[in-house]
Amino acid sequence: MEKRPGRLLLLSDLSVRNTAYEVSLSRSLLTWKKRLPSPVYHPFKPSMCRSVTVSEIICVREEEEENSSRDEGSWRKIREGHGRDCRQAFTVSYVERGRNHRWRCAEVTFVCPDAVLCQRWVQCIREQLAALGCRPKHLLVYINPVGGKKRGKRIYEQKVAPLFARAGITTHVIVTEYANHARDHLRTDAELKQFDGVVCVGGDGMFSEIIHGLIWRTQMDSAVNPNSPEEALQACPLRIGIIPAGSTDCICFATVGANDPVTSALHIIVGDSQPMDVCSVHHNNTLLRYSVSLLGYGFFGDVLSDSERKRWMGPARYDFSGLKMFLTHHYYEGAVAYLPAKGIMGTPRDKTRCRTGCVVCEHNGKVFTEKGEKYKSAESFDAEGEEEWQSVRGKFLAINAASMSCACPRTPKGLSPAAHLADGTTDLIVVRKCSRFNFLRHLIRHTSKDDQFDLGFVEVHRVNRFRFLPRQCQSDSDLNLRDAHKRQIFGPLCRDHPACSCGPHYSSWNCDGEVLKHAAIDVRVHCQLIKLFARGIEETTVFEEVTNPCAI
Ligand SMILES: CCCCCCCCCCCCC/C=C/[C@@H](O)[C@H](COP(=O)(O)O)NC(=O)CCCCC
Ligand SMILES: Nc1ncnc2c1ncn2[C@@H]1O[C@H](COP(=O)(O)OP(=O)(O)O)[C@@H](O)[C@H]1O
Ligand SMILES: [Ca+2]
Repeated sequence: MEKRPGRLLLLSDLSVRNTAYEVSLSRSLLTWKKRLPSPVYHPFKPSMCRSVTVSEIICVREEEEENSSRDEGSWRKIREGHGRDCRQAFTVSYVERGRNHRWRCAEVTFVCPDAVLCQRWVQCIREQLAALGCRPKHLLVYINPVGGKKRGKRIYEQKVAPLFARAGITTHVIVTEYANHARDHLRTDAELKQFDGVVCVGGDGMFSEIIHGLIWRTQMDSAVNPNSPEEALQACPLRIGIIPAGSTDCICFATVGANDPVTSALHIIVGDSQPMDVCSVHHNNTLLRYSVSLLGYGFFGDVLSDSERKRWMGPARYDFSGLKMFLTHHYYEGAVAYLPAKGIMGTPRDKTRCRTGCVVCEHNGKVFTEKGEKYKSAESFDAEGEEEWQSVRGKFLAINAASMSCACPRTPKGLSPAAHLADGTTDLIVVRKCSRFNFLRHLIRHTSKDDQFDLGFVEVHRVNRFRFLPRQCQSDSDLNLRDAHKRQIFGPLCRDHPACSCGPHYSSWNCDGEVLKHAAIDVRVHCQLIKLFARGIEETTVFEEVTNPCAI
């Protein structure tokens, strides 16, 4: 019998797999509790009661006669046995959490005593889903068919498209035909107003294409000059979903906690939203690129350049080139100037991690977006704040900037484990020249619990902005720096090295997996410039509570 008490929208006795359940729906929760013969407390029977938050219901559908056998013979028997209307069962598809942050689409079929009640349930659940407001209805999908193991198209067709269809999401799918196809389409051709989001099927390089297209388009639409490093960029309105189908898939891993296409598709369907910082990389007032994960000069730059020539090896190219570059053991000379982030919560040596609903991101995001940017711009530095800039100079094996943890299967805790997705800062990691043995110790610590920064030759700073200048000949255009303060920091170092042919080694930057040929760069963090269909990595304890609160 149906009841409508207090906060509940519906409360009915329905059956699941031929067993009687008390099923209730509130604005936030769908719960089904097994009816016990006597009200005995069963502390060790959590399966007696299941709940799913309405925000994690994927869809609800009335069972058709021909579909019903797929679920349980029980409801067919009930129908046949009692001669009832065939439309008296409905199926709810919902998110179920598995191990290692993976999500699955689970289903439960409820059999109602009559068709009217069945329709009322279906309608009521649909109304609750429609009221959520954050779910995408129409998506623009770009598939890189050659990324990773070249499985992008198949992954999308087999694992993602059926889920989107089930959730009632319509799509416009473009399989890219050449590098930068997606970027250029987004820049000029795509009718973005039609869509509620963009989906990227590929790796970090493909994601990079998408953000370059979207950020550029947003700046053009808002008359912002992307070539000026001093301009405050306009945040992109469309959310981006990542279906991992690349080689490293670091951005997906660090924002979801797993590289799993189904999990990512479900985060898109439920309409998650995760803001993310973006670094702009400039050289002589020209925009070179944007970066959201790793900007690495030296070791990671060299690994990338070397691996690009070995794309035929697939993802294994990084292991091969990584070993080669470790053995090569090149060091580089230069200077890094940086603006330490001020007035923020958190440091790169924190033990706490950026997780779903991160308070550090919320606090620092407010500092940088609502109250205006707290750090000094290059102009104000000249006039008043010389001491704000710090510098490090000498010989380095690697200079890395991690705007997020850069967690990925190679290093599940990440390049900078305490970095934040949306706090308006990047962690600048400087690895000074050291022995091979010591560098190996540093690298190995990325894969263990030991602190990779707790070594004499490694320093890490949380910054809003930094510049790098390699040691090289003055005639090089990289040294054609106009600002006086830059000459102060870098001048003596460059003068040390006369124009000659015996220069030191030069590396290139690894910018989210794309090679940047310019060594001298000016990097600025733009707080929460883009949004993903993600929610950050969930704390493991949240899983049990949300999935099954009745079990406690
Ligand atoms: C002896 C044990 C050594 C362990 C070293 C662990 C350190 C690995 C850090 C990896 C950081 C990865 C940051 C992400 C970079 C990606 O954007 C980039 C491109 O990805 P994709 O487009 O999907 O191919 N990947 C890389 O640059 C690979 C770096 C691998 C270095 C070994
Ligand atoms: N159709 C295509 N043909 C060739 N290259 C492409 C195509 N579509 C995208 N790309 C490029 O492929 C590169 C690698 O893509 P990505 O999806 O990141 O795979 P991986 O992780 O294996 O590097 C990116 O630089 C992207 O610009
Ligand atoms: Ca950050």
